[in-house]
Amino acid sequence: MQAQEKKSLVGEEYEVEVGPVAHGGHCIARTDEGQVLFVRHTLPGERVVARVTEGEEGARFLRADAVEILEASKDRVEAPCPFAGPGKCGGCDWQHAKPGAQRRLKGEVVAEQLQRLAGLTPEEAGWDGTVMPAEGDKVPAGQVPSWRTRVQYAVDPGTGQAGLRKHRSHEVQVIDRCLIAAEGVSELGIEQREWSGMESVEAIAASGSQDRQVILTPREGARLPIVELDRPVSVMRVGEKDGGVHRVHGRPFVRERADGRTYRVGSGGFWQVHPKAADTLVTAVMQGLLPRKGETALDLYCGVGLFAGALADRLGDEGAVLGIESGKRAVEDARHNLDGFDRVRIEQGKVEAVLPRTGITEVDLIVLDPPRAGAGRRTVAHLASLGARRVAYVACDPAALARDLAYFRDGGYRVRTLRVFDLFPMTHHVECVAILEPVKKGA
Ligand SMILES: C[S@@+](CC[C@H](N)C(=O)[O-])C[C@H]1O[C@@H](n2cnc3c(N)ncnc32)[C@H](O)[C@@H]1O
Repeated sequence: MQAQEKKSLVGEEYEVEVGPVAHGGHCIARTDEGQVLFVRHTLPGERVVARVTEGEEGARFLRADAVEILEASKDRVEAPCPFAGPGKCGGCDWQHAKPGAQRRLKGEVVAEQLQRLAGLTPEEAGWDGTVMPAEGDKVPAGQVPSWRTRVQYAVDPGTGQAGLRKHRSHEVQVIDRCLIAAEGVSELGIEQREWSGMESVEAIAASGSQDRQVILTPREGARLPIVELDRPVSVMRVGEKDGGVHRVHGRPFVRERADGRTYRVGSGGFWQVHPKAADTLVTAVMQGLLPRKGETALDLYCGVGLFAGALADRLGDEGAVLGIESGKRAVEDARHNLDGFDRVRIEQGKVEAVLPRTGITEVDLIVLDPPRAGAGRRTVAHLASLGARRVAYVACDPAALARDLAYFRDGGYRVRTLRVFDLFPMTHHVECVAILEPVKKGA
């Protein structure tokens, strides 16, 4: 017997009362029949017409866009970007919310994830519930923060024009300017020229130097264009066969600065996108760990060595830092960046594979800054067994953070403080720094 195809509900419209914000840049609503909707472009407390964009009859939930606002929230503003809104650019989630409201919504998401996945209240996590802007980030009221120092433009295959992908789609929203792109990126004028044959064009404007870079990803068999932009740039390309990033001309890296030190960041390597993010995070981590001269430390998922460098400076000649990073080029950069420190070692490989091989059985301090998936139960259990007096967990996903905090609790650690930063204004993304310490025996 053939399974009956479920009826698609895409295009159906429901008038709904919008409930709380959820993780992912949408709010939760229910149809009169009780069907759960994840609605974008709305705010809690609004009454809207929600049009289904994904989902079928009987699905656990449907995705929808608010296409008409019947009763608006007091937190609503006219989206400053003409490309934000239903069916348009998928880059920003909260263009239609006041900046203070955006931070409040992100705080509610972090609180909900901590409660649901780790059973922690804000008080138990040592968090006052606020979401702070990046340190020193002063954007005049009414202006859009232009913070993205790296923008990956998608190219419309028909016209060769640059744009950004629509939400959960391969379709390209052609734009003439991205309002949240840093000035250095906008100055390159990527949107003003044609990129026929390219799949995507990534523009990088270092905030720690004048370095500018463009990374081209050609479609199969396409020839690379001669890149003539409004400023000198180095050009890289993504290899069709190996997916690696290769030099076309200019330096194969950009130079960034944080904590008074210059870091070389090779193409394809990780560096925080907000110009104030690296310093904000280093400050939060160091204030939480309070490193002492002569201590030993781990910097896990260390990228080009941001926290390892900051730790090495503070631990002095008697201290020692081991960084672990899976990216080959990032490891080369980290070794180059921290060349002046005899007692810093960087190992290449996955933390879960390298850490057990090191044979380390104790350490004073740990920083971990994993990718979105988090560190996971096994790695956290291993870390908890090393007896560090403090652990700094830097997290770009509150759900993964909450899961890992629960594993740390199983390993005998408690959260001492949590700080939450809005390093991605206008989007739903948020960055957390949790400082953990062992639960005292008998406490
Ligand atoms: C969020 S970035 C943090 C980088 C660095 N801490 C910084 O702030 O610049 C995560 C890093 O982890 C690396 N990575 C991802 N999975 C890994 C794994 N299983 N083991 C080691 N490194 C990993 C990525 O290549 C990336 O450089």
